[in-house]
Amino acid sequence: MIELDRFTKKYGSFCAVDRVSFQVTPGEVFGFIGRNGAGKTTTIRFLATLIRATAGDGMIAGYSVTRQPREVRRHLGYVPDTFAEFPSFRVKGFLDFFARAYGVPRQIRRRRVEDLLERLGLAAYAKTDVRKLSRGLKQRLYLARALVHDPPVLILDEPTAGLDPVARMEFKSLLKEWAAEGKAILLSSHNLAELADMVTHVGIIERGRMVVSGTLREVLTKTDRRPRVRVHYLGAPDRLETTLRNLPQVRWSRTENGQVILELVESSQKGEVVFAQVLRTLVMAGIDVVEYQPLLPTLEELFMQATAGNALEESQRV
Ligand SMILES: Nc1ncnc2c1ncn2[C@@H]1O[C@H](COP(=O)(O)OP(=O)(O)OP(=O)(O)O)[C@@H](O)[C@H]1O
Repeated sequence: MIELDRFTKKYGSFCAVDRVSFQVTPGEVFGFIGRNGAGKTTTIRFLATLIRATAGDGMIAGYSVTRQPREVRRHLGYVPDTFAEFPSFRVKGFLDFFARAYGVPRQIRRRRVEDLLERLGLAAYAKTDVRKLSRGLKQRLYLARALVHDPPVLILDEPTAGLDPVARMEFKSLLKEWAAEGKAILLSSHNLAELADMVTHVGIIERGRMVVSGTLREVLTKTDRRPRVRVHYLGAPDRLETTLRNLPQVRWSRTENGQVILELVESSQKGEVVFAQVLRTLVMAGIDVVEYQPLLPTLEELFMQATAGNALEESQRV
C-alpha cells in the first residue's frame, strides 16, 4: 500500500507541498488532482524516491521512502509525466532489459514480457525501435515497463495523456484488472470526467495543501450543490412546463438533448424524499416519465468548489 505522512517539500523559502498525508490500500485507485503547480508531481516524485522530503515520510509496501529507497523501487511501478530518451532498443528488448534489471527470473520474464506486449497493444511493435514510437505508444511502453516486475504499487503521473480514445478505454479496463489483482494505484490527471470513471478515491491538492480527500462518493456528496435530477419523458413539453411551474420543490429546469434537468430546493427532509415527491407529482399530472435519474455532482463541480476560495484569494491579490 501507499502511505504518505505529513510530506513537506520546500524550495528555499517556498513551500511547494505542506504536510500532505493520504493512504492508498490494495485494490484502491486514488486520483490525485490539482491545478498546475499545486504540488502533484513533487509529491509523486518523492514517493518514487526521486527527490528528498524537507519533512515527513512515505511508505510503499511497508518500506520507508526516505530510509529504504531501494526496497521501495523494487515494489513500485512508476510512470513519469515526461519520458527520458533511451539509446537504440527494440520494444521487446527494452522490456526484457528492465525485467532483467529488476531480477525477474528468465522463465517468468519471457512470459511476462509477451503478456505485457499483448495487453498493452504493443505486440505489433515488438521489433520497432523505441525512439521511433509515437507519444501514445511510448506511453504504453512506459506503462509496460512499470509492470515488468509485477509491483504491488503503481504510481502513474498523467497516464492517459497522449493515448487515443481506444487506448484510453483499454487503459481503464487494465486499471480495473490491476486493482482487482490487489495493486494499490495512485494516478494524477487533469481530465476530471475521465478520472471519475477510473478511481475509487480522490484527493484534491491546492497550493501544496490537501483540501479534500476520501472515497469518490463521499467527496462528491460533500459538495453543497443542490440536488438535481434528469427526467426523460414522452409527449409535448407544454404539459411538463405547466406542471413544473406549480412545483415549489423545483428551483429551475433546463432542456438538454431532449431531456429535462431539474434543480430541486434543498429541504430539511432527506434529499431522497424531495426526489420522490417530484416524481409522484409528475406522474400524477399525466406525464409519461420514462427515466428519472438523480444526478450526483461531478468531479469538475467538486474541484471548482474545493479550489474556489483560493482562486478568489489569488484574484484579489492581483
Ligand atoms: N526544482 C524546483 N525548484 C523550485 N520550485 C519548484 C521545483 N519543482 C517544482 N517547483 C514548484 O513547486 C510547485 C509545485 O510543482 P509541481 O510540479 O509539483 O506541480 P504540479 O501539481 O505537478 O503541476 P502540473 O499540473 O503543472 O504538473 C510549483 O510552484 C513549482 O513551480
